[in-house]
Amino acid sequence: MPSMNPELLASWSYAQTQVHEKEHVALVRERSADLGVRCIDPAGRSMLQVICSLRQPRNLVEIGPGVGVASLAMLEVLGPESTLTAIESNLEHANAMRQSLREAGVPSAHARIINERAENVLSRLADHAYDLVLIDAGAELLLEYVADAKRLVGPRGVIIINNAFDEHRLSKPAVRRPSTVATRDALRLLREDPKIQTHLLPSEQGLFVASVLPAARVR
Ligand SMILES: C[S@@+](CC[C@H](N)C(=O)[O-])C[C@H]1O[C@@H](n2cnc3c(N)ncnc32)[C@H](O)[C@@H]1O
Repeated sequence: MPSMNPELLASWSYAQTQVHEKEHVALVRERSADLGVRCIDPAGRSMLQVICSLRQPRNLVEIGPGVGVASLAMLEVLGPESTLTAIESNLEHANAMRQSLREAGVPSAHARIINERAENVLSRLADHAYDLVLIDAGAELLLEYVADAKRLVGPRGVIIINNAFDEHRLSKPAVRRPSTVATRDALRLLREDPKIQTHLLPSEQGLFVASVLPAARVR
């Protein structure tokens, strides 16, 4: 296992700076900051776009979209046949996200914002009807969200958890905060599933990617 020597740290930092965001992204980031919403970091956003451009998911669910930095990143690289269902509990954030989508010219038919708590909505969404579920809504209910996400995605579906480092507490075994324990348990639930291939990508916040294998390829 590599230790974090200065050269490795320099290479990691260099990789984080190789992402160049356009001006419209900065505006949505500013809107998030004004409302005190932590949004996905630039490397995580960029990885999300690569995953979406490779997989081209048609039906997406986002749990905790905030003001829409990650939502717009995904929609930007997807065709008009893709539809996002975004579940946001905070009305102010949901309204700010609506504004971000309007400004980006996203037709309302391509993004449905549900202003409710995700735990009250997910059970109403159909099994195996989605290709990608992105989770970034705090860790306390993460295990519940992951269990729902596994039910929602079909074969070859993708489940992504942002802030998987739990503010850099994940790697510290002595930390037993509820959010850290929930994150560890949720990542383990996905990692130990023989039908799922996973990887924890080292963006700034940690982007955990889980891909459901085709039926014949169970590990
Ligand atoms: C960290 S922000 C998400 C940022 C977003 N991924 C981005 O890149 O812009 C988390 C969001 O989850 C929302 N949230 C928290 N608990 C929630 C819940 N139980 N159901 C739905 N949304 C929730 C918060 O209101 C907040 O807007």
